[in-house]
Amino acid sequence: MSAFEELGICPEIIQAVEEDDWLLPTPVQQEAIPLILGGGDVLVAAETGSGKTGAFGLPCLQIVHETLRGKCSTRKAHALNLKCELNLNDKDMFVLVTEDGMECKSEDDKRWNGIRATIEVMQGSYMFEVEVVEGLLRVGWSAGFAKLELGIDDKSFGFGSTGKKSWNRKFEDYGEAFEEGDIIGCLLDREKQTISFTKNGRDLGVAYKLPPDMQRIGLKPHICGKGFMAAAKFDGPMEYPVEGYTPVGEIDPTHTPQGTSQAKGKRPPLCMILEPTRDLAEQTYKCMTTFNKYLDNPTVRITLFVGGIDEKEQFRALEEGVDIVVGTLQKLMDYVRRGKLDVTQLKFLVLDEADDLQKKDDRKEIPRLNAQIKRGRRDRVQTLFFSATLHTPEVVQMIDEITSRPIWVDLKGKDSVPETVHHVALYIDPYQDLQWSDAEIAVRAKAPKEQPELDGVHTKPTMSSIDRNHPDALKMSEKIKMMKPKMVVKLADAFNMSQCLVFCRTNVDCNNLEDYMNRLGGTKAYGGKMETGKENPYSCVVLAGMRNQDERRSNLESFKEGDVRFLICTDVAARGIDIAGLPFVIQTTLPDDIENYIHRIGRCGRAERMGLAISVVATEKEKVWYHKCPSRGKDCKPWPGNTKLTIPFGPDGKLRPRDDANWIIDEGGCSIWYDEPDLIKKVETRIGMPMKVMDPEDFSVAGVLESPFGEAGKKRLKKEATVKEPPSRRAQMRKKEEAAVVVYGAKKGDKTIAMTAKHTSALAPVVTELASLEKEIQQIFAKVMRGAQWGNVAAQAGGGMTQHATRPASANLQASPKPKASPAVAAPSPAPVAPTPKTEGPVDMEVDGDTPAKRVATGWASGGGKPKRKARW
Ligand SMILES: Nc1ncnc2c1ncn2[C@@H]1O[C@H](COP(=O)(O)OP(=O)(O)OP(=O)(O)O)[C@@H](O)[C@H]1O
Repeated sequence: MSAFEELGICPEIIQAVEEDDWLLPTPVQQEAIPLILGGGDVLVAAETGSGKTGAFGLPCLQIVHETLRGKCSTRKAHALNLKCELNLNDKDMFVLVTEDGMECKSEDDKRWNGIRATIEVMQGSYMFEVEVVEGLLRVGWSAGFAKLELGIDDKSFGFGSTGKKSWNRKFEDYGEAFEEGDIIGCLLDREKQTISFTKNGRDLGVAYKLPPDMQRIGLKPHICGKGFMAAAKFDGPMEYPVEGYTPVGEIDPTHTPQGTSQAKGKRPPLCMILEPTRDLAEQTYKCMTTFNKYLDNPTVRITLFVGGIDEKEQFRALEEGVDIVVGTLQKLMDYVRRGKLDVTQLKFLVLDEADDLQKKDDRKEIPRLNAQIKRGRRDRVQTLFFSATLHTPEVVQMIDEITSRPIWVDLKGKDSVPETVHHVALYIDPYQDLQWSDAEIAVRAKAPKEQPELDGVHTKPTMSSIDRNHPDALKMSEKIKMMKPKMVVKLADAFNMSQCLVFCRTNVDCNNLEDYMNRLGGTKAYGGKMETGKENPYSCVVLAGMRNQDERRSNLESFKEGDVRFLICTDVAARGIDIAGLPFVIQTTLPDDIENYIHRIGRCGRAERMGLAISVVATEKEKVWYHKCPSRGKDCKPWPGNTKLTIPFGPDGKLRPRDDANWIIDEGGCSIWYDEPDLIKKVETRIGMPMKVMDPEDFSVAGVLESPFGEAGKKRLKKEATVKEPPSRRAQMRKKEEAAVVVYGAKKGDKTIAMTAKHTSALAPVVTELASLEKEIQQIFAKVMRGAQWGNVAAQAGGGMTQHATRPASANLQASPKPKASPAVAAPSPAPVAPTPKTEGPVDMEVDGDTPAKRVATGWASGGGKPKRKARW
């Protein structure tokens, strides 16, 4: 029995994942899958790259499939339950209901407490009756997502004991007061879109004509009161029947949303997976379709809902029926609000990257969606939360609000960084870069094309206090902006990066870095066209919010396929994006949001492969754009672009000069001073350990990595190790050994690769020497041959070319009139290489024209090339 089978996963899904080399479940899958199959609300906090997508994807897919097949007895498809009764899942806490679901009461006489019934009426004319047993009461109809206090929002329509009708907090005289013993009839006519009431059979007239926005929304019977007791009657015969109105308990199923879907043969979704970004939604959608590939009879229909896709496609999918929807919160909520997406049958609500979803949910749509899904249902909806950072107070509060008795799967107990990710800070100090000043300015003037473009945030002087107190601040900030892209390029060279994800703060920064790298050779002219490709050391593409969806998709794909070396991105790629075997991440600025530090660096070192994440951190403050303007920076430019956003008066109360446009945000502008050393402290607090620091000269990291530049770095490391390192000699040796053989992009602890790298490194000088000796010999040989040939020709001509006249008899190769150049002469045979490690690094090395010997001699290997898509753990 396979390990996935033991977890309860069916053979068809196992077959699909095994094809992707998933032979064993990861620890998080091991824990979470049985809990989800068991029916609980589950909260999963596990490291980046630990296999969370499978942890929710496999069990959700399986249950959806079982539900569709109607085979699983405990999770059998929820048969339509059209019995009308008071709904235990749709009431205020203080309301108690009798077992038959017909009587309710609340002893709370301070506040209004409400309850709705299970049936939602879309069409036809229906009524129910309420007998007042005691207390103050309001009765009527409301939408499933309206507040439970009847009549205080515009989605509910009530009639109260004091003889008032109540809607949207407006209380108006209507009918007459009622009291204990009275029976109130509540009548809804969906043809005329009216609501009326009767008292003990007496018609009180039309109370409401439904507003247009409510005419297509289902309404449910609703009772609400203060210290009250009431008995409802939903089934016939009514005490006071009204002609033309049927008791709501006898509703025609096609007049309810559930019945309508069924009658039209629609399949409303059973599972909804919410993702914070389009790119992640697309990736999860692809994973789900892969898991689904062998399930049939019936097939599970999975649809993607994100912006930038033709809506007609999505409508057609909904018309035909869809079982699992994957999408962004905004898009899915848009469809729910427009009544296009029916959430009444959902069995699963999955919040992937839940903390990010919560943060982006300024309109509080998630709690509303959850309430809408749960109202009016008798079966459980499972809510699942997943993230590597699930411990923020806000997300914990949301969990409390929308789950019931959830189970935590929290393997590490805090937001942690996987052991496979080496993450380090590389400080750059603008004061130390003395070349800058006038010399650098001169260089820039001479070779403007080789300089990075700045983001325009400094183009005008500011009057903020930091500028006044530190006259150098702006200059240093500008210098930082010039140094960072240059540092990216330096790192790319030093580590001979085959692939790297580079995070920038803004869309503009991405554009500028792309442009800079392209100018340095990222694109080359092929047949008159500038093109990029992995053979170019700086080949790059961009994944950022301002690029259109098609471009984002194709750029991500080409990076995943290994067609380019650098993916320059904003935080849209911080979470979830899975690039198999990615060896390097660089952050050119730390993220605004500290949680994203963990997510960004977690793009490498996934699925047990090693990764190195370098954060380029400025020692001084850097001025950055921080758009609060309505266009979020689209129209925001230095003077005069964002002037309307600034405050025209300075702190002294005097009108500011017109060109003083670049005020910082606390003074009304659109920029802030970014304090990265302070952010590093926050990161350290968050991950509970100090950051390792990378040497800006030789890129070594004490105790973790040797310098890619070889001996000098090694000596320095040794010195540091003897001065600082208290651990035993053995531990030191082990660490050094690890550092010397770490191969980014390769599997953690893969001894073969480690040994290969070590041996190759040891053999490198000998191999290089052998190669040059061979070359020399071949050249001598060729020379001899050429001489022999000429000598021969001369002898035949009877000439006196004596030089080779007495060539050795063994040189009968002269038979060939033109000696064929040995391939080794034209191109010396490559140095023998140790067996190819699994990382595909050597493939890439060949492409680079960089010999393995050279690369290994540096003690580094990127393991790059085309990333291995199928991870084997
Ligand atoms: N059981 C498994 N066996 C082998 N590989 C696996 C297994 N489960 C997942 N993987 C691989 O591990 C990688 C990371 O998985 P996944 O993207 O689900 O991580 P995650 O935990 O969601 O990370 P993040 O927090 O960054 O979103 C993927 O390439 C996936 O194919």
